[in-house]
Amino acid sequence: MSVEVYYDDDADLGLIQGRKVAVIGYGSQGHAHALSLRDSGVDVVIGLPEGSKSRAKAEEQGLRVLTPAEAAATADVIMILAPDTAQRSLYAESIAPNLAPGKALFFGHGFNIRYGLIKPPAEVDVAMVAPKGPGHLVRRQYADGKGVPCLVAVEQDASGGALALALSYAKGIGGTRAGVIRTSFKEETETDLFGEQAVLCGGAAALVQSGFEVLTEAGYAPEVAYFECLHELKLIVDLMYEGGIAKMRYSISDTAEYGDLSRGPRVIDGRVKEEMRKILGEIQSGEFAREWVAEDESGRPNFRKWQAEGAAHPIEETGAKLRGMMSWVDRPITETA
Ligand SMILES: NC(=O)C1=CN([C@@H]2O[C@H](COP(=O)(O)OP(=O)(O)OC[C@H]3O[C@@H](n4cnc5c(N)ncnc54)[C@H](OP(=O)(O)O)[C@@H]3O)[C@@H](O)[C@H]2O)C=CC1
Ligand SMILES: CC[C@](O)(C(C)=O)C(=O)O
Ligand SMILES: [Mg+2]
Ligand SMILES: [Mg+2]
Repeated sequence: MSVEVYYDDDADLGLIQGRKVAVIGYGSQGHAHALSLRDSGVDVVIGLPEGSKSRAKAEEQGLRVLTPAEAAATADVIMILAPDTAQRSLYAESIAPNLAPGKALFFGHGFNIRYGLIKPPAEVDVAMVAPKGPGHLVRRQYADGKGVPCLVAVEQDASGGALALALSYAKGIGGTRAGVIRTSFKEETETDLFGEQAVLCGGAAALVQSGFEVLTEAGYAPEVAYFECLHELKLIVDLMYEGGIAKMRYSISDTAEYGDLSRGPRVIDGRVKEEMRKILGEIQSGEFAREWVAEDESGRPNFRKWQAEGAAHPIEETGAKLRGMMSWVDRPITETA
């Protein structure tokens, strides 16, 4: 292995149990971190603005909720799990005034540090614990006695104990059960953005929609196209997840495997790979970050338009009808406790 990987035996849960942790934000990641830390015996408080719709949920789940400034003032480890675009002003208004030597500032993603939107003072530890999976899965895995692998990184080690504290936090959310890989804020941010844009979310969604469109425009039934282009994707990805692309190819028919080997590279060809390199360049140069921050500051006009177009795509209506017939799709991943 070219990377350092840490497991349960490499982390001392007592370190985080001895601190007061403020989790700022109670969305996908925030609820998973807060509930799992609490269940690991950590003193947790939630920081949310007065009008936040997440307040009631956190309180219902037995957590103490303060404003972000109050939570940051009372805690010695502050984990920022608000949306990336909200973090810069949240930090300036509520967190920076409440930092003091000996405190630690934690992140679940490196965006604001990597692009210089947040510049913490030198006297505090700055570290990252970034689960490599959606927050609802982080919580479900923890509750099932398992964990989602995490990345850990240290940007500033004022105390000399930042890595040990970050590993302790990762243990508190189940990460060291699965394995925690050491990285940097730069590497985590750039690879995370690339993965979600080019492959996991952007690439996969566009591939599925295009395949569905080609079949339905050619006159095939939308229901059949949905099964072929979306539904079965999970079954294929599950095989890749268990044993790599090799296991998927072992399990499918020879006919499918020949089609995969001979046609796949025609779909994802040199032009697509060149576009992927361009996307990576925009991430590395900061162009994507500047564009996204400007889009957010101007009220997200493109984001909202593209969201609406995606929601109106015919594949969604077909999928909603078909999933109603699938009794086995009965435990949505967003349902956690
Ligand atoms: N989603 C995921 O699975 C992953 C996310 N991450 C990272 O985790 C961080 C959080 O993302 P995610 O969990 O998706 O966020 P969500 O959008 O799911 O939740 C954000 C939470 O922050 C609250 N919030 C909004 N504005 C503020 C503010 N100004 N001050 C305090 N709280 C605020 C929201 O409250 P309200 O309900 O009122 O809007 C909500 O509770 C990001 O850095 C992201 O990149 C990393 C790995 C995976
Ligand atoms: C893949 C999307 C992600 O990077 C994640 C769940 O890890 C995110 O930012 O939500
Ligand atoms: Mg990610
Ligand atoms: Mg991400």
